[in-house]
Amino acid sequence: MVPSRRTWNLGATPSLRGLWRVGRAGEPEPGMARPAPASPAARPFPHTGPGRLRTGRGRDSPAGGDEDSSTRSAARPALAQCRALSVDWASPGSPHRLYLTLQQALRDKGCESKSQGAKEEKLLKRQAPAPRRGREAQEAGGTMNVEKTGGRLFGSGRCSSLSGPPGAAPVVRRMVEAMSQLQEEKAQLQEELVALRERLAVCDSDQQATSTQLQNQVEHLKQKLISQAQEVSRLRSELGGTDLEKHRDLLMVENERLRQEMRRCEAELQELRAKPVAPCTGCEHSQESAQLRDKLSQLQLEVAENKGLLSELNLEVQQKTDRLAEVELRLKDCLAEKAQEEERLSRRLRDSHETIASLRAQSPPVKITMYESELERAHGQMLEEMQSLEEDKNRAIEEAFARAQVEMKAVHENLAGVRTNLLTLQPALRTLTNDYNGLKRQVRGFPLLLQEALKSVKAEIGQAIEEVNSNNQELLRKYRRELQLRKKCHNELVRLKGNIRVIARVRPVTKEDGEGPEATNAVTFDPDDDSIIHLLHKGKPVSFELDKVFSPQASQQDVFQEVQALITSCIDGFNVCIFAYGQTGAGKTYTMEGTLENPGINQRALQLLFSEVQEKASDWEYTITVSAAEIYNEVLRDLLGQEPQEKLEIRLCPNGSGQLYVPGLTEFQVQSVEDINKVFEFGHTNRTTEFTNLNEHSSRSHALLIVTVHGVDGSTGLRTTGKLNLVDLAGSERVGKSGAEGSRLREAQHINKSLSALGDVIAALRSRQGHVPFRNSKLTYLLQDSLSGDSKTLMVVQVSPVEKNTSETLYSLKFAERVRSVELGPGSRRAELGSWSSQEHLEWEPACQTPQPSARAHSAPGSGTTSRPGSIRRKLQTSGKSRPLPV
Ligand SMILES: Nc1ncnc2c1ncn2[C@@H]1O[C@H](COP(=O)(O)OP(=O)(O)OP(=O)(O)O)[C@@H](O)[C@H]1O
Repeated sequence: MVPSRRTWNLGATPSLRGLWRVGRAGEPEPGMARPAPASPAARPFPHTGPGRLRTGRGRDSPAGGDEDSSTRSAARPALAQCRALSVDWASPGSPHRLYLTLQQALRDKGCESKSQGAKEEKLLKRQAPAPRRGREAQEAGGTMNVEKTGGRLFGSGRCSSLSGPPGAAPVVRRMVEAMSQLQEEKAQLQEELVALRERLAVCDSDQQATSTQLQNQVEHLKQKLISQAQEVSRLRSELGGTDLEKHRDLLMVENERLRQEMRRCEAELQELRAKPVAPCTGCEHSQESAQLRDKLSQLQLEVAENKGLLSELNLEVQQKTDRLAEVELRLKDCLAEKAQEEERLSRRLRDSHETIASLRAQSPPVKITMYESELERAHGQMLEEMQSLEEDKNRAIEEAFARAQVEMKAVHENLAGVRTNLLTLQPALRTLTNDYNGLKRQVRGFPLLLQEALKSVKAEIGQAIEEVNSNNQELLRKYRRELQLRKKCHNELVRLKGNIRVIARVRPVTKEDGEGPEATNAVTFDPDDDSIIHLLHKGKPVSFELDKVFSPQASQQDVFQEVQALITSCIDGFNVCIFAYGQTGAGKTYTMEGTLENPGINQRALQLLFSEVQEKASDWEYTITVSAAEIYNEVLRDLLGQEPQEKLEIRLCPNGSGQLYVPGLTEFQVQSVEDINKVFEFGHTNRTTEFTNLNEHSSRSHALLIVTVHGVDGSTGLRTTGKLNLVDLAGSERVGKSGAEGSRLREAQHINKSLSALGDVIAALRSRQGHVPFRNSKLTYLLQDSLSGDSKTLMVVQVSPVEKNTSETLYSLKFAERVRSVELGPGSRRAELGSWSSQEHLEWEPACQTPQPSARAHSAPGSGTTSRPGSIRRKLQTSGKSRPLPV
């Protein structure tokens, strides 16, 4: 793989690491100049090779004298040092090592100067033998010596030619010798100076060459650094290592710093080169040497500093190298693993190929071809599917993109709208925030306020409850007082109106009345006074005044309104009796029971009771019970009992209250009008099974509907009981006068007796007699508690309007007027009562005792009967069906 190869190339790429390794271990990197071998002769050192030094020296003294050899021997260690340091020429600090070498050489030269002094001393010491040699030379030919020295001031021949006095000659000779010596020395020094200049020139050239080489090396290093940086960036991209990046940066910084150092060294070299070489005099030379020494020592110090820096850099680079080596190792490991994996996979591939080959060899070629074709087909299908899937995907992407764009547009629009709203809402929000903060403050204080409010409210409520309690007590007291007052007022009203009120109702002319003169209307009314009725009897008009007179046009409701107050007083605990009185067919049953469509007093009274009870249900609890009975021939029967034929007796309550009760009389508790209807149906069924001619029977019996209302006041515990007796009396016609006989006569006698007893009781009650003859008939005895005391009685006198019934009408109206006149005033009442009682009694008595045959025909049952559903006294013709018993 390419990365791994790159990684392997890393080690082969020339690097700073390789350079420094060369500098340390002397092992060259490929492509680099090999360092000088251990042998100086074999080491190719182009700049400061020993050959050049030797050559320079050899020019002065080719044969190599002692001084030359000593100089060579003194410069050799410096040269060796240079050679030893030459391995560092690759490093940026190498020029300083050259100066070090030169300094050493100069130091050696200093030694040579010292040795020169020693030579002078030697020369001085050799002064003694010198004259001897002079003498020898003089003896051997001193002129030759002078010639030999030539133009020299201190030539030995000259000295030998000077001959002075015997005392001064040796001194002069010595001086001459010394001068010649000095001249020689001077010449030598001049030679040496020239040599030094040459050496300096050589050094300059060497330095130039070194500088060039250094520049080349710097360039090389730059290239290496660039490649290294590229390598590091590549490594960083491969390894993602941040550390490598840091190392690269550090290396670049160091590189820059070294470059600067190099530039500085180059400048210094230039400076050295530019410095002019002064004329060589003794003093100037020494001064120059001293300056050179200072400069060199300064350079040495800098070189030492640079060395330290280089060692530090060396260490850092070594660390980085180690890290790179680690990375390389890891990469190697990875590569090795990858190679192993490849090897393993290739092995598997080979195995698979072998297996396929073996399988091919085993299976028939046809099958393989089939498989292959199948595989190709499947592959083609798969490609097609993939292509179609790709198309679908692209399509879906495009659609989604379009949708997304549309949605994005909408979202942007919404966003704009929202922004606008936001802008408009911001002030509102601020206001709301302020409000909210205000509310928060209020809410914080709310519990305290609430507690206080609750406390005050509790106190107020307690106070209010106390006030309400006291008010309730006061109201209750007032209510009781008002109740009593109302009762008192009612009693007073009843007293003023009369405990017994009498009203008349004239029925309309019916088909049953027939036609002709007998069926003509004989009753008229006063249009200005509804209590007056006029009857045309045998051609003479007779007028009667009653409490109220209802014409044939009066409705059931009109009549009921007149009796409504009495029924309401029953709820208040009064006993009430409402009688319907009149001859047969005058409309008694119609007024009391009515029809299904147009119910009479009974139904309406019960409806009123139920509605009143419901109205008072919040305060009062009422129980309404009903009983139905009839009195026929002074026999009391229970119309709601299981045994209608059973004769019932009226008895005093055993509790000593003086109240009467009928043992065995059935009572039904009713809660609705429907219950009442069921009760009536049941009673009617009893009557139809008992009597073959119900119409006749009903006309000859008193039918009583007894409604008892028990009430309990929930607040006061007051208990009331009121009894409402609704009585449909038997026909009042004077059967005795019509000559009835047998059972009809007996019926008439019982009817007359009971009606006479009713008149007696009423007369006794109104005249406040001590004895009221209730027991004279079953009817009055049964109604005793409803006729006495504060009880109220209403008698509805039913009148037939036709001519043929005027006699019975006259009789009924006379009876009604007399009953009513009893209560008009105590005085008159008593007087009239006495008159009425005696006359009527007298009139009735003979009738009872000697019934007239004509009466039988007059009281023929069944005349004028019509259908009255829901009636206890319902006529046979209208009661075609029987209903289930009330539950
Ligand atoms: N106010 C009235 N309006 C219309 N029809 C009436 C009225 N009063 C009575 N009638 C009719 O007159 C006829 C006789 O009435 P009803 O049977 O009530 O008389 P009665 O006095 O009850 O007779 P009985 O003594 O035989 O029971 C019935 O057909 C009845 O419908």
